Amino acid sequence: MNKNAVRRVGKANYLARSNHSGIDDNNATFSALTMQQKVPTDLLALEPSTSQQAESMDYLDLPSAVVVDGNGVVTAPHLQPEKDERHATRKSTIFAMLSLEILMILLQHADFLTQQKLRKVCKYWRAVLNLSDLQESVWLDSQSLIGTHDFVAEVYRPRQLWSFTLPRTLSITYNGLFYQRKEMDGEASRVLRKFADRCPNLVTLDLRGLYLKECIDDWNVFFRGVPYSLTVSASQIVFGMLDVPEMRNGVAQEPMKPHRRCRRRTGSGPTVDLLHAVRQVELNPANSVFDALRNSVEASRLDAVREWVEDCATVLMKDQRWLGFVRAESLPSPAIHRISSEWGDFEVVTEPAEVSPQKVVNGQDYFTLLKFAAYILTRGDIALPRPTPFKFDFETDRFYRLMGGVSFHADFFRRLHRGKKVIKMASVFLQPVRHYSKKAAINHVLVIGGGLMGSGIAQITAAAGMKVTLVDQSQDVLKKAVSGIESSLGKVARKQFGEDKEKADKFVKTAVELIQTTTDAQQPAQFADLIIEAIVENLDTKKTLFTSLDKAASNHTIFTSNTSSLSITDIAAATKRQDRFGGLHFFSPVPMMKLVEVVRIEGTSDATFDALFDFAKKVGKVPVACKDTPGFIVNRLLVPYIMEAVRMLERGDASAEDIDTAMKLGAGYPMGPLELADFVGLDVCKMIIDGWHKNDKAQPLFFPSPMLNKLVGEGKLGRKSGSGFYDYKAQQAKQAKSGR
Ligand SMILES: CCCCCCCCCCCCC[C@H](O)CC(=O)SCCNC(=O)CCNC(=O)[C@H](O)C(C)(C)COP(=O)(O)OP(=O)(O)OC[C@H]1O[C@@H](n2cnc3c(N)ncnc32)[C@H](O)[C@@H]1OP(=O)(O)O
Ligand SMILES: NC(=O)c1ccc[n+]([C@@H]2O[C@H](COP(=O)([O-])OP(=O)(O)OC[C@H]3O[C@@H](n4cnc5c(N)ncnc54)[C@H](O)[C@@H]3O)[C@@H](O)[C@H]2O)c1
Repeated sequence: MNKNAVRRVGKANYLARSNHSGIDDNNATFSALTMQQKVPTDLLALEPSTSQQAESMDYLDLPSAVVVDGNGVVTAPHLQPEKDERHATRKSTIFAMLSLEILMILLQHADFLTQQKLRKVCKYWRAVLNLSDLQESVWLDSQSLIGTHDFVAEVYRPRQLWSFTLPRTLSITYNGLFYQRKEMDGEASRVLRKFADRCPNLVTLDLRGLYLKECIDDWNVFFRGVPYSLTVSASQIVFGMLDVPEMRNGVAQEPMKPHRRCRRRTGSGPTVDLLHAVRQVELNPANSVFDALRNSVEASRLDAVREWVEDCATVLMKDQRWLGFVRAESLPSPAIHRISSEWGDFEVVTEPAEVSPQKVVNGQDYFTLLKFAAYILTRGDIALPRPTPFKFDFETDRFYRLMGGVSFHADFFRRLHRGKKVIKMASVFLQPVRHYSKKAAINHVLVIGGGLMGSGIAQITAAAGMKVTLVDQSQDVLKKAVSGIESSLGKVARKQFGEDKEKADKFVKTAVELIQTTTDAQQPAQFADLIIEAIVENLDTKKTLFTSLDKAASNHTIFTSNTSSLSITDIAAATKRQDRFGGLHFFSPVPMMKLVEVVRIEGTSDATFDALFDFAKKVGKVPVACKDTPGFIVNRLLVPYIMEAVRMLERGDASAEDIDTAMKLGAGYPMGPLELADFVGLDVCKMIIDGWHKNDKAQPLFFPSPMLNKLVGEGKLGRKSGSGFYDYKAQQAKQAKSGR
C-alpha cells in the first residue's frame, strides 16, 4: 500500500475545510466533536481540497475504504481512475466518496481509527445501506460536479464507473448542476441519462439542483428506473442560509433574503439550497403529511407511523403531493423573483409548484424527520409500501415511489452537529437495515442462447418494452434469431393491429430496436437486471456459463435458467447469488404459450421471486409457482407422456401419424406427442431423458430410446433441422416461398 495513501492528520486538522455549500464549519464541527467525543487522532480523512493534496493522497491505493468528500475530487482530475492503470486491477479498492457528514457519524460509532480497522467503516457503511458488496458502491457527492461536467463525463465513462455495476446504491447530490444550468442541457444531462440507464437500482437522488423546467424533464427520465427510495431530506430549508423574515400565521411577510454569509459565490451554495427549499422539499414540515407524521412520531405512536407509511399513497393522493419529492411547497413567489433578480443567473419556473405558505423549519422538525427515518430504517418488521400502491403514472409525472430504501441527506447531520442528540439519533440510524429493498426493477434483460427459446423470450421481452441483449455463440445464429423474431413479431402485429400497417410496422420496429445482439455475454451482464439463460440443456455447460456471469454481472442482477429438466439448485450452485437465482421456465412457442413456471430454490429471496413473477406478467404470461423438483409441473407429466409415445412407435404399435391424430382428436391436445417432440427439438428431448436416466438408472420410464438416439445422431432434430419424426422440408420450403 502506498505510504501516502493514508494521511494521519493532527487533531485540529482532521479534515480539510469544505469550501462548498456555503458552510465553513467543518472544522468547527470537528472541534465540537473532539470536545464531546473520543475523536481519533489517526483518522483517515481524505478530503483533498487542492490538487496538490489530492495528489499526495492517492486514494486509489487504499485497501478497503476511501473517504473522500467529493469536493476534493474535482480539483484532482489527474486522479481519474482511467488514467491510473492500477485502478483497473484494483477491484478490492473501494472508491467510495462518502459525504463528510456521514463520515463524522461513522467516526462516532466506529472505533476504527487505525488503518487496520478501516474495514469496520465498511461494515458500518454496509449496515447503513445493506450492501452486500461495498466494493460496488460509489457515493457521489456531486456538489463537486459543479462546473465539472466534462470531468464527470470523462471520468465516469460507462466502463470505468464502478457505480454502473452497483448493486443497489448510487447517491448523487446533484445541486451543483443547477448552478450550471446551461450545461445541464448538454453534457450533464447526457451523463445523467447514462447514470439512469446503468443504475436502475439507484436508491437516492437528491436533486436539489433540478429546479429548472428543462431539468425536470431530465428528472423524469431519471426516475423512471428508480425502484427503491424514500428520501427524507428537508435539510435544505437551511438554517443560517436565510435571514428569516417575520412570519405571521406561518406566512413570510417579506421575501426571504440570503444570509450575509451566503452571498453569491462561485460554487454550489445558497442559491441552490434556497431554491431547493422552495421547490423540492421532501416531507416538508409545512405540509399536512408532515404534520401527521410528526404527531405520530412525537407521541411515540409508532403504530401510527407504520400506518402512515403504509397509507401514504392515500395521503399523497389526497394532498396531491408526491412522497419523496413532494410537490413543492413554495415561498411566496415575490421572494423567488427577488432572489432571481438579485442573483440573476437562473430562471424562475413557477410551474408545476404549488404556492403555499412556507414555514421555517426548526430543529425539532429535523429531529422528527430523523427519528422517522431512523425508525423506518431500524424496524425490520415494517412493511414498507411496495410500488404497487403508487400508481406509477408516467403521463402525469407521478413517478416517484416509496419503497424499501431510505436515504438521508447528510445535511441532517451537518446542521445538527452541535447537539449530542444528533449523535444519538445517528446511532439509531446506523443500526443495520434489515428490511431494505423489495422488488427489483427489471429494465434490461440479458437472454443467453438465441435458439428456439431464447429468441422467443427476447421477442416477448422487447415487445413488453424492455431492453434486451441476446447472446449466442455465433453471429449467424444471432442473425437468424433476429430475423425469426421480426417475422414472429409481424404475426403478432398483424393479429393486434389488423389492417393498420403503420401501427403494425411501428410495433415491430420498436420491439426490434430494443434488441441488441452480441456473442459476448460478459459485457452486457454488467448492466442487466435479469439474465435468462436458454442455452443447450447440459448442466456443466450451464454451470460454466453462470460461473463467469456471476463475476461479470452486477450484484443486483437476478439470474434465471429456462432449463426444462435440470435442477435449478444444481445450476445455481455455480454462483454466489442463491438469493437472486430462480427458474423461469417458458414454453414453446414462447410467443404463443401463456404459461411460465417460476421456480424457487431454497435460497431464492422473496424479492427475487416476486420480481420474477412480476416479470412473467409483464411479458404477458401467466406465472405459476413451482418447487425445484424434476420437471417442475408440466414436464413431470409431459415427459412420460411423450416417452410412451416414442416407445409405442418403436414397438410398432402404431404409426407416428396415428399416435398424433389419436391424441389430438381423442384427448384434445393441440399437437400430438411426436409432433410436439419434433417441435420442442429432439436434441432437447434427448438431453432431458439422458439426464434423468443418469440420475435414476433404475427407472424404466427414463431408459434411453434407440429411435430418438438414432434420429438425433443423424442430425434429425425435429422442426428446427427440417426433419425428425416427420419431414418438414417441403412444408418449410412452401412457407418460405409464401413469406409466412
Ligand atoms: C423415449 C424417449 C423419448 C424422450 C422424450 C422426452 C420428451 C421430453 C419433452 C419435454 C419437452 C419439454 C420442453 C419444454 O421444457 C416445455 C415445453 O415447451 S413443452 C411444449 C409446449 N408446447 C405445446 O404443447 C404446443 C402445443 N401446440 C399448440 O398449442 C399449438 O399448436 C400452437 C403451437 C400454439 C400453434 O397453434 P396452431 O393453431 O396450430 O397454429 P397456427 O399456425 O394456426 O397459429 C395460430 C395463430 O397464432 C398465430 N401465430 C403463429 N405463430 C405465431 C407467433 N410466433 N407469434 C405470434 N402469433 C403466432 C398465427 O398467426 C395464428 O393466428 P390467427 O391466424 O389465428 O389469427
Ligand atoms: N425447446 C423447447 O421446447 C424448450 C422449452 C422450454 C425450455 N427449454 C430449455 O431452453 C433451453 C434452450 O432450448 P432451445 O430449445 O432454445 O435450444 P436451441 O438448441 O434451439 O438453442 C440453444 C442455443 O444456445 C446456444 N448456446 C449454446 N451454448 C451457448 C453458450 N455457452 N453461450 C451462448 N449461447 C450458447 C446455441 O448456439 C443455440 O443457438 C434448454 O435448456 C431447454 O431445455 C426448451
